[in-house]
Amino acid sequence: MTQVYNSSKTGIHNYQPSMDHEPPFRETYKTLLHNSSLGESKEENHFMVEECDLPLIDLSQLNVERDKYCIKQIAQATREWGFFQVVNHGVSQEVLKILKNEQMKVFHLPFQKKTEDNFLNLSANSYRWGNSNATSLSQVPWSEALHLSLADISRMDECKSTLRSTIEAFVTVSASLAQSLAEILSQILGIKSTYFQENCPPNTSYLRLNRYPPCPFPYKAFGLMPHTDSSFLTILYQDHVGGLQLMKDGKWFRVKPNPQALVINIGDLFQALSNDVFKSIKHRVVSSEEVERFSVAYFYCPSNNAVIQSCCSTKRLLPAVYRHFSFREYQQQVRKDVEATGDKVGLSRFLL
Ligand SMILES: O=C(O)CCC(=O)C(=O)O
Ligand SMILES: [Fe+2]
Repeated sequence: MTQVYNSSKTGIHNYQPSMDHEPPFRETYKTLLHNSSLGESKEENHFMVEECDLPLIDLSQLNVERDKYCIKQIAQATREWGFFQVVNHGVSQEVLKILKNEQMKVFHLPFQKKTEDNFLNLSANSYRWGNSNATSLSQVPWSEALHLSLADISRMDECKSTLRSTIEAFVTVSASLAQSLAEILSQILGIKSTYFQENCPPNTSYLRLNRYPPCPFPYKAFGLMPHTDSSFLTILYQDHVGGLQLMKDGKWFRVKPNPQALVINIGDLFQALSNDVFKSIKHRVVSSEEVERFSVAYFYCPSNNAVIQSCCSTKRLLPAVYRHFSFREYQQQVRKDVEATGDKVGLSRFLL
C-alpha cells in the first residue's frame, strides 16, 4: 500500500516522500484480516467516543519558583485522571515543528532501508512495526516506531544531524520536566526527594517516535492497542490529527489534540511505587482512514537494577499491593507475556 501526501495535509511543502515507505501491513496480516469479520455492526465503534476535557496546566510559574497553585493542580489531575496536559513546558514550538518534520522524513524513507541492520547507526530492533506475535487483528498496531534508548541518540547517524539535535533538544527539556513532576508527586507520597535522582540517572529513559499510517480498517485495527506504559511517567507530543483515547471510570474518551501542549500520563512504575494511589491509565490510538499521524513519547524510566517497592508498605501504613521487583524483571515479564500471548499483562503479574 502506498500513499502520497499532499502539502495541505502535512503542512510541508516541496517534500516528496518515497512511494515505498509503508510497512507491508496488508500482505503480512492477510490471514488475520481475512479471519476478522469486517464491518460487523456489533463491534464497539472507536470513533463514537466522547471528547474529554483533560486538565490543562500552565507550568510557567513552576520553573521560576515552586508555585503552590501549580503543584496543587498537578496533584489533583494525577489523582483524578492520571493524565493531563501542560503548556509553557519549555519545548519551543519551533523545536516541535522541526521534530515532526524530521520524523516525517525518516519514516518516509523506503521500508527496506528502515529495516536494514544498522539503520541510522541505531541498536538492532530500534525500528518496529506491527506485532509478529499477534494472533488476531486486534493485537496488530497499525503503526511504525523508532524506539530509542537515550544512549542510542548520541550514536545516531551524523547525516541525520538535524533529527538528532532536535531530538536532543526535546529530550533535554523532557528529562528535567519528568524529574520535576516525579519529585512533586513523590512529595505527596512521602517518598524522599532524592529517590528519582538516585534511581533514574541520565540515559535510562526511552524515546519513541511513532507514525500511524492511514489505516484502511480503523474499526478493526488500532493505531496502538489499549495499553499502559511501563514507565514512571510519560511525556507525549502529538500532532494536530488526533486519535489518542484514554479510559476513565470504565469509559473511553478522546483527547482533543493541542499541539501547543505536552500530554503527561502516569505509568505502571508510579502505580506500583505509590501502592495504587496513582493509577497507570489505559490508553490507545485510533487511526484515521485518510491521514497519517505522528507522536513522540518520552518514557521516564529507572536503571534496570532499580528496585520498585511500594512507598506505603515501607512506611507500614497499608499492606503492599505488589511485591518488590526490579525494572529489568518487569521488562522481561512484559516481553515474555507479549511473546506468549500477543498482549502485555503488566502490573497484575506482581500482585501479592
Ligand atoms: O501516539 C500517541 O498518542 C500515544 C503513544 C503511546 O501511547 C505510546 O507510545 O506508548
Ligand atoms: Fe502509551
